[in-house]
Amino acid sequence: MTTYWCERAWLPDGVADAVRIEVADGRIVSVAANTARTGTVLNGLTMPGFANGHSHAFHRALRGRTHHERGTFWTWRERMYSLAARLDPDSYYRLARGVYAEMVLAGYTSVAEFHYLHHGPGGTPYASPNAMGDALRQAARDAGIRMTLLDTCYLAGGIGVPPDEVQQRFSDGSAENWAERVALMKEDDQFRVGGAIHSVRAVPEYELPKVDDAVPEDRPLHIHLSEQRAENEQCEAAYRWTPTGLLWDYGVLGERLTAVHATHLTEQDIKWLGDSRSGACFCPTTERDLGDGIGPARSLLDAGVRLGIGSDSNAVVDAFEETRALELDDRLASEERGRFTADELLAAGTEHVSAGWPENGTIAAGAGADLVTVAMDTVRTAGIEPSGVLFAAAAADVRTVVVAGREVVRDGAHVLIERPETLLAKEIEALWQF
Ligand SMILES: N=CN[C@@H](CCC(=O)O)C(=O)O
Repeated sequence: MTTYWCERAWLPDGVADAVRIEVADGRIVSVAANTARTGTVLNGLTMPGFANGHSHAFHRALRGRTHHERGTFWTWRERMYSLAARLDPDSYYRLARGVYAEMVLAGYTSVAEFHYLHHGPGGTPYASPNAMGDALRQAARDAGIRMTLLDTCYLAGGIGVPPDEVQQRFSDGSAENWAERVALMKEDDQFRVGGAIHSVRAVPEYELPKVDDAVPEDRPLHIHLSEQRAENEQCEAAYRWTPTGLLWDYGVLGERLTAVHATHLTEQDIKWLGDSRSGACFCPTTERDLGDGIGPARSLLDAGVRLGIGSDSNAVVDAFEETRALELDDRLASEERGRFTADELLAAGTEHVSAGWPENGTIAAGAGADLVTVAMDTVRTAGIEPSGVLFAAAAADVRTVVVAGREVVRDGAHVLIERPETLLAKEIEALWQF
């Protein structure tokens, strides 16, 4: 049994003082407030670990390298493809280890990795068919973050368009082949396997239910949905449905489905997503970076949708920035303040259901022991009310991170990986060298 004593902790009923948290076998056993100091002391404010509901680890190598030409989402995608073409299982492992270390340092304790770079050049399978997924699993394990690998079905370059040269690396040829390969992956205590449909552009309509059926009921299924208006236009031209409508028509919406981005939605789309109790994962820092637009976060929550956040392209890895952007972007769109309560924002930042760890996301007996302690005496946090932390703190204010009862970040430094920044610099420079 390990005992943590928190100067302050954000519990389900609000922020409490002098909180003792007892942990055994990676889970929280008991929580009590107003206790005497004992065990490992966590000064500052302790919160549940953040859930990163959407990541493409390799995009991290694009950070700070896409600003020379103005371009569009689609020209950015060309550069992203040129990066994808350079990776192999060894280089992907090394890069991803640094990326996941950055995530843990920022307070994320689980990541849902939306993984579609499956095969070698020209689409040739690796001798071990899940070599790329295994590289990600190992990188997450070595960085100490929980992972749900959302193995992604990607079969087409657009509606009715065959995959191009790079996209062949993403494609298994059919949903059946995709499902056979995914079934070979084995889970462990920190690693789960879910599924994803890349988008209604990349999976033909008749394959949608096959992907849905192949993913076990208790594992998440994600899809990129209506991030760009062009997707809606192409979908409506081909199928006479919005992307959300197409999913509704094929029975793919539901509690285990998470719509990533969900930016350009109709009132009816919002109703379908809400009525089906689907999730929506907003990735505001990437959506800004790519010029996607501002999705209807408040309306989705009001309709009954589970709201979460993701770092997506990892142009920014900062759970505080991602979470407060739900409110701040909604203020810009609505011209109103106070769109979300602090508790609603915390719930979105720690939404582990979509990330594949539904037992986590709260500091309460029975939950996984994922804790993040934020310093309240930095230049950013000094003088704030504890419940205002999501509006004031940054990733740099994270001092301690505990994942499944194990300390992975101590005094703001990663315990398992020395200087992840050196690792990232070396790998990213090597990738862009040829
Ligand atoms: N944020 C967007 N990510 C997408 C972009 C490509 C696409 O939608 O076709 C991705 O990585 O797959």
